[in-house]
Amino acid sequence: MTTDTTTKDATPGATPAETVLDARGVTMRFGGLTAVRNVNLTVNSGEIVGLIGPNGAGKTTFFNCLTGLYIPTEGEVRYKGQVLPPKSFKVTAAGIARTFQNIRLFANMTVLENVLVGRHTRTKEGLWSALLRGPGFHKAEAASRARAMELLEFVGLAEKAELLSRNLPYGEQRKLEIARALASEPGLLLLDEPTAGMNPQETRATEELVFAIRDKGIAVLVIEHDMRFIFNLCDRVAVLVQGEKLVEGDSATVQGDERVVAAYLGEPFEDAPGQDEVAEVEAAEANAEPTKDTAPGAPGKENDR
Ligand SMILES: Nc1ncnc2c1ncn2[C@@H]1O[C@H](COP(=O)(O)OP(=O)(O)OP(=O)(O)O)[C@@H](O)[C@H]1O
Repeated sequence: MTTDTTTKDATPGATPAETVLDARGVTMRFGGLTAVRNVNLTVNSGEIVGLIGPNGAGKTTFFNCLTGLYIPTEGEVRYKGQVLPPKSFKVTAAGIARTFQNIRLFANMTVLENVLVGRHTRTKEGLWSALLRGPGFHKAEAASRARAMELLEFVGLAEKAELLSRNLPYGEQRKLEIARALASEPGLLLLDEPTAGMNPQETRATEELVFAIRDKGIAVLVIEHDMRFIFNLCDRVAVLVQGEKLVEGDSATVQGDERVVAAYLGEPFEDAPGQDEVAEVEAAEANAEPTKDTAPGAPGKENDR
């Protein structure tokens, strides 16, 4: 496997892994269609796990079962040993955050406000406190803003805090979604196609961002169709085909599995980037102007949802 990233290996002497996510026998039926069938999957602390498979394989449905959007027809999902309640906000409060395949930002709110919305499960100030706006409220609000700015700094959007989110270019909207998810202080982050629509340079930056998130002690489960991204990034990869887990293993095992090649990859995966792609990334990096604000009116394709 080819990767220039040095952060993939776990830190020597790190504390033993804890099972963060434990999904057992998860099945989801929609009428006569079984979208997910008897899937077991664990994610341990310190891990980045990939979930791949053809279109319609059940990946997003499985994510929805993990996050309380769907109540699985059968099976159980535990987070750090506790069975998760079947409500999204309770799952978020328990410690699982996610991003969506189709960007779901508040288009007419600023970048900072979008992150502040993500903090609501972690703020203790209630309705009365907010209405009365006493000293407790102002202190909590200042702390929330400081944390939100820290997260924007972390994803590289601090300078754009006051822009409307709809005025960010597509790749930055995806980063903002990640910052908003991190605002709930999760122990596990689920990313649904985080590089969809990105150019190779943005994809590479996202790879680095996911490593940095893992290095902060947050486990990551990621759905993605970009196989170079997945095989560079993940400690373990599970392959779903027609709702069932076909194979699970490290990148080399999955890439070399004939069933995965037949059902999904189509041909053995070539992990060395092609010359054209290397040239494209290098040219983009050479021309990058990090401080220049991007043109407004280039929103993500579905940011108004
Ligand atoms: N709410 C729903 N009601 C009925 N069928 C659904 C529903 N959600 C998903 N499905 C079906 O379940 C199957 C799995 O869909 P899902 O979106 O989970 O696949 P996926 O692996 O995420 O695909 P993609 O890679 O294209 O996003 C598909 O046949 C889909 O049409």
